[in-house]
Amino acid sequence: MLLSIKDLEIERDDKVLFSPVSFDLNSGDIIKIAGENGSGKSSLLRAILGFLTISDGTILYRGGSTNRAYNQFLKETLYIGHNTGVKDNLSVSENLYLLNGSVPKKEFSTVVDMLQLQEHMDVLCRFLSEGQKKRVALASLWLRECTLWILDEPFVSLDNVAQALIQNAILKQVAKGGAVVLTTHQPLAIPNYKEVFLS
Ligand SMILES: Nc1ncnc2c1ncn2[C@@H]1O[C@H](COP(=O)(O)OP(=O)(O)OP(=O)(O)O)[C@@H](O)[C@H]1O
Repeated sequence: MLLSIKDLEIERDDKVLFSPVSFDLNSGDIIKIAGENGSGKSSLLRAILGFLTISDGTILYRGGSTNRAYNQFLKETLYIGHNTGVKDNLSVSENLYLLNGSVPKKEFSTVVDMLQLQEHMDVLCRFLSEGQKKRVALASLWLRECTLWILDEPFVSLDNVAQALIQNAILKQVAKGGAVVLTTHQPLAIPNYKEVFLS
């Protein structure tokens, strides 16, 4: 078992966000967290990552508390949230290196070409469109090796071509034994995913 969530509750401003939620995530699994605007999907992802305190329940990673082996958990986890981490005052290439560290040049250029960022490598990210910025952040899906992907609205701002690339990347991630938890308001063109609905 990679991730096990049991009877999890979160409060914000003294308000319980959703009924207790439980799910297990194994190697090869995709879980879509669904629910209305404000139901707590992003909060749940942030709680899994340890960025938000939970009010009840347990979160186990590989059978142990994420707190106890937090560094290992973060090392094995790729999180791309609403705030993508892309720095506006750095160029596309600087952001790619900052977000992904020392990746061989050939792999970088393959991903840069695929995401059509090649013309923008020296451009400061503040001059990019939202979709182009999102592409910079999502390059990590190909450049970093992480077992667990936690993706908050990965398809927002992307055109159909980029959305298809992300769906393929998710399928490859689970085919090689990884796992994915994501939120999205749109239907997923991916077979065999499980849905957890927050209410
Ligand atoms: N930083 C914050 N401080 C206090 N409350 C917050 C904060 N961020 C979000 N909330 C509240 O927590 C609740 C859940 O928000 P969250 O962003 O987790 O929902 P969501 O399901 O991801 O929504 P959406 O579908 O609109 O992205 C909302 O009522 C929101 O007002």
